[in-house]
Amino acid sequence: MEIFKEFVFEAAHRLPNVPDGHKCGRLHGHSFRIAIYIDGPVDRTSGWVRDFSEIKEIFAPLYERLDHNYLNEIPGLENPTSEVLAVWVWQELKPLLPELSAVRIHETCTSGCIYKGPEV
Ligand SMILES: Nc1nc2c(c(=O)[nH]1)N=C([C@H](O)[C@H](O)COP(=O)(O)OP(=O)(O)OP(=O)(O)O)CN2
Ligand SMILES: [Zn+2]
Repeated sequence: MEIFKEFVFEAAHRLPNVPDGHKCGRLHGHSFRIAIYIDGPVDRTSGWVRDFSEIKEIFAPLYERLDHNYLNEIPGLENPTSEVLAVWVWQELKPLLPELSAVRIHETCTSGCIYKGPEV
């Protein structure tokens, strides 16, 4: 079964590679919503795949790096689109959370992306 834990963080960014005049080339901020998905069997005793609070603990150091920060200044996020951010989170988190199955980013209420890892 797949479960998820969602987080909200505030951050500023600008997209350096958009054409001149594109609104996203200007510095602006979002309340990003990010969901961390993990996939695994439901344990018979606990009744869960993994305690949500453990996902929160594992994600906490990454959350601190993102929340109330200027994303463009974080190594690897020089062009912080939703897509780049999802891949970055995946790469940071996968070694710590091997059951990771997807990273969903909502940059605004109406736009975002879902990354399920590199295609094999
Ligand atoms: N594929 C992507 N397209 C865009 C990204 C992105 O990360 N990936 N990012 C942006 C901007 O950062 C922008 O802040 C968000 O885009 P948009 O959905 O256009 O924002 P709006 O609030 O204006 O959305 P409306 O629903 O049209 O009001 C742009 N594109
Ligand atoms: Zn934006």
